Formats: sequence, C-alpha cells, structure tokens
Amino acid sequence: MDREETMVCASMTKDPIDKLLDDAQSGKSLFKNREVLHFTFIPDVILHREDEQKKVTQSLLPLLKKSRPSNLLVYGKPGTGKTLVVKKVLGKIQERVKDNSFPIQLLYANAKEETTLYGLLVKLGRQLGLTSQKELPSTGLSISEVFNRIISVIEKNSLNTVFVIDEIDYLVELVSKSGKDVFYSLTRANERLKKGTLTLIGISNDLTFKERLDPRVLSSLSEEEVIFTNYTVGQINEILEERIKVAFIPDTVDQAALNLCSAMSGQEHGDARRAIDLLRVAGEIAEREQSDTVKEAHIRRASLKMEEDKETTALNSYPLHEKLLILAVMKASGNTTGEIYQSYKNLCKITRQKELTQRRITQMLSEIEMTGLITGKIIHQGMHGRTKKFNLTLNADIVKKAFKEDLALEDLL
Ligand SMILES: Nc1ncnc2c1ncn2[C@@H]1O[C@H](COP(=O)(O)OP(=O)(O)OP(=O)(O)O)[C@@H](O)[C@H]1O
Repeated sequence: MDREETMVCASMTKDPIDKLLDDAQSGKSLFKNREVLHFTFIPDVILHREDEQKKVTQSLLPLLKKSRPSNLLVYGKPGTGKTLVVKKVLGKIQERVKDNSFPIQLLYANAKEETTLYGLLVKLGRQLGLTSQKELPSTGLSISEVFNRIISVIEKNSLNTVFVIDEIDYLVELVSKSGKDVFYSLTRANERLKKGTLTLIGISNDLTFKERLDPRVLSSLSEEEVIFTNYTVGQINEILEERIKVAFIPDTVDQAALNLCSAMSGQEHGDARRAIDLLRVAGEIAEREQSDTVKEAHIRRASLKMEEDKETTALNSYPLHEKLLILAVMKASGNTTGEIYQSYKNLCKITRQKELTQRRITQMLSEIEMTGLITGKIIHQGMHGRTKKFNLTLNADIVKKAFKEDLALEDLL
C-alpha cells in the first residue's frame, strides 16, 4: 500500500468522534462571539425602542431622587424587547445610585418557571438574603408567613427593592390556585412598610391577562403602563444587522439569508428573539457544514429544526396515557373517536397499562387538540348523529423520534 492509500484508509477508519473534533479544531469558524446571540445578552444600542426606553426610565426616575416609583406594568407581544429594556434601565439606575445612601436592590423572577406562588416568593426571598432553610423553608409555611418574612427583611435593612416579575400573567394562574390576597398585598406592600420600599414591575406578553386580574390588583399593579408595539420586518432586519456585526466574522452572513431571517420572524408580529435564535441555529448548521457563509438554505433548515425541536419538547412533556393516545391516533384504522379509543385500548394491552375510560379519553383528545398537535373536525352523519374525527398535524417520524427514549413505549415504535 503506498502512502496515499494508507492515508485514505486511515481517514475511512477514523474514529467518528475524532473526526468531528478534528474538523471542529481545524475548520473555519463563522462566529466571532457566539455569546452575544444568547437571549440574556444586553446590546449597547437598543434599536427602535426609543419611546419605550424613555417611558420606562421616566417611570423609574424617582429611584434616582430617593423616592419610591409607582408600580409599573409593561406589556407587548413576545420578543418585542420588554425584558431587555427593563433590565437595561434598571442596570443604569443601579450604576448611578450604588454609592449614595439610597441603594436599590433588584430582584428578578420569571413566573413561568415556577409552579407555585410559594416557590416564586421563596425565589425572591433568597435574593433578599433569606438563604437558609431556617430563615425561609422551601415548603411548609403559609403563603402569608413567607410574605411577612420578606417584608420584615426589607424593613429591618431599610431596603429599596424593585421586584421584577417576568411573564407575570403566569402569576395570575399561580394566584388563582392559592393566595389571592398575597398578590394584592404585594402590589400594596408600601402601605405596610415603615422603612424601605417595594416597587413591582410586571412584564407580560399576554395582552388579555389584565381582564383576568382582580380590579383591585390591576389598579395597584398598573399605576403606570408601557406598551411595547410590534417590530416591523424592516426593524427586525436592522436589529439583526447590528447583532451580526458583533456575533459573526465580517461578510459571513449572506444578505439574502439576513432578509429571509427577518421576513420569517417578522411575518407574525416581529419577534426579535425568534429572529436571533434562527440566525444562531442557521450559523451553527452552516459552520458544521464548513460553509463559507450563512445562506438562505441554512435559515430554512434552521427554521425546520426549531419547529421540530419545539414539537419534540411538547411531545416529551406529556404523561404516558397522553403519549399512548397520540400513538393511537397515528395507528388507528380510522379517525373517529370510537376507532381511536379502540386503537388506544390495543396499545394499552401491548404495554400492559390499565386503560382509561372512553369519557376520559375523549376529554384528553380535546385537551391535546388545544395544543395543536392534533386537529379535530365534527362530521355530521345524517340520521346517525355526529362524530368528531381527529388527525395528527405532525409528521409520524417526529412522533416516533420523540417517543424513542420512553422505555414504556418501546414495543410500539
Ligand atoms: N430593539 C432591540 N435591539 C436589539 N436586540 C433586541 C431588541 N429587542 C429585542 N432584542 C433581543 O431579542 C430577544 C428578546 O427580547 P426580550 O427578552 O427583551 O423580549 P420580551 O419582549 O421580554 O419577550 P418575552 O415576552 O417573550 O419575554 C433578546 O435577545 C433581546 O436582546
């Protein structure tokens, strides 16, 4: 075997892990600084949000003058820069007041990440220094006691606190399960505080959530309001252009790819988060392929991948019987509720699960329908009344791939 043949042979037999690592080390990178594409990055310039930045700053100005600002409610569609603007304004204020006698303490929690109101309050309490289980146990106290302990620390240390609660609409759900009055108390905490202050900033992307609030809570939560409008496709394009300058090596993102990315993210309501995510994923795909630039095709593939990832996450988060039911829709001989139930019972038999009643399964089908993974249509059958027919909206391969990890479903895939 001559030298060339030996090399060809070696590259054919190369360990697949080594090959990938070698390619990554020797190959060119398209990114200059990948971190700036992460959603927590705060850019120097926030484009097209001049008005909103001014309003949020004005509303929080009293902090600079050592007094308490009004509670503030910020709302607008997802990815319109709400969190970014609030964090930037608060960061700048904190920078200016850190040496004076009115230091402010920022506390941040995302209500969507918590499953109980108790959990949310504990998260805030920990940031106030109630770090031990003795000071604030993770479970077991009444909600009002947790709240009292938070208020006591603020008072004892004369703290000027700003509670930022992102996705506050989820708090409404948490509150409806327990502690209605605590939400009210939180918005009115200042009336109770003899020393220190508490300002609440609520951020929401559900424009209808206000209608679900108790009017008393609403009036104190939204003493001031700032509404974030949607970005246009052109604005998204400019936001992306700025981000590309700091994230990518010059001239590595094709103009056509940039335009497509803005158009895809701007179509619905101008979601800057989606646009930046799409660009990041496309960049990773292009880099993996060792392409010289990010092209339109990479944006399209990134969009498909993100859609698939979202569906896979949704599918995996279902409990076992919902998963069985989705597979039953896929495998049923027809698509009426009766045929799907028959198919579901078969799958229960194979997996040795105790089947649920038809009534419960019909209800479950409607619940899954609401998430969009299946669609239902009522069919009128003349004198035989009417029936509902269900279809999967997803590609069957995505379902199989998602459920592959679930050992209980092994025999069905
Ligand atoms: N005007 C802008 N200039 C630069 N980047 C922006 C701008 N608006 C939003 N972004 C970026 O878009 C992403 C989403 O922004 P942000 O988290 O502020 O949105 P949001 O309105 O709070 O969304 P959600 O309601 O879903 O939490 C972040 O990465 C942010 O840096």
